[in-house]
Amino acid sequence: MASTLAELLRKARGQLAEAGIVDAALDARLLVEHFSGTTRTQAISQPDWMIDPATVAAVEAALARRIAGEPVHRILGFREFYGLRLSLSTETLEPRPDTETLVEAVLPLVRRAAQGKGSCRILDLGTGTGAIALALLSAAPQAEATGVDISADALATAERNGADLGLGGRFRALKSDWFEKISGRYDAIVSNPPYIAGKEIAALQKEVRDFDPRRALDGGADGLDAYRIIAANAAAHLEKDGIVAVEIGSTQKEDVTALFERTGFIVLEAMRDLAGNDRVLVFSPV
Ligand SMILES: C[S@@+](CC[C@H](N)C(=O)[O-])C[C@H]1O[C@@H](n2cnc3c(N)ncnc32)[C@H](O)[C@@H]1O
Repeated sequence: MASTLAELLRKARGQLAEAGIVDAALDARLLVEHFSGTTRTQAISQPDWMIDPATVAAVEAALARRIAGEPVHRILGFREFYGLRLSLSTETLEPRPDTETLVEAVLPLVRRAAQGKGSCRILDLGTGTGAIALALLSAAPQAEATGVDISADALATAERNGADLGLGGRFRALKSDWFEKISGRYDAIVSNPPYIAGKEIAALQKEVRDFDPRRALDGGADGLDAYRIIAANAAAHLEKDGIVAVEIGSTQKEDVTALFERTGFIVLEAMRDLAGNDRVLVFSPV
């Protein structure tokens, strides 16, 4: 049945709230706007705008998916990260705002390297949608990045995101098991690796556990497997004055620091996210 825009928004909000969705109003607005092609301004200035039955049905199908637990950005098929619109696919993690802390920690170092040498080579291990690498490239025009992932699906999405953002010329997607296929040296090695301890995955929020790919979450028995590999191999792939920056789980600062210290690194910087949790460690070789 056709509906006015105001009525559709009201119904969508009501259905999501009744189902206990925390951000019911925001999710309703995002889904209605996306599937009806309307804007927030239109909802205010043209509340009686008629939405055709096919569009109403598409919104209703999207609401049913949200009520079943699918995260709103998976339904939309994209998420904003560092001001960039990134497409998602089955095997990509939804990039999180916390990861912007990593971009902000690394950007001054990337810019400094680029100014000093005229370029800066970045290696993003476990690139997913390409979020970290593409955010850095968007803010540092002289930088270039290689995004590594073990998932071909994620790499195809990262490559498409790079092209859509006009950054494809400076972004290379490479299928590799961490450093396996990496040769050469980089000015910055960055990573938001899987860092949830295997036994903790079952207790994650349904939205994360059932919709983010397991490979993007599972950090092995203690959550630290990927950090061990990065700490052991990074030095062989770093330029002189190069840095390694990793996102960490909020309780992992000491353990990850110890792993890197054991392989010849010191902490340059430790940063918290907006919620005040330990989130990023930047290392340099001693
Ligand atoms: C937590 S996600 C991070 C994605 C993205 N960098 C971000 O911050 O949104 C971790 C990524 O590591 C990738 N990954 C898991 N195991 C890997 C491996 N052995 N080698 C390379 N990448 C791997 C996953 O496919 C996933 O894309």
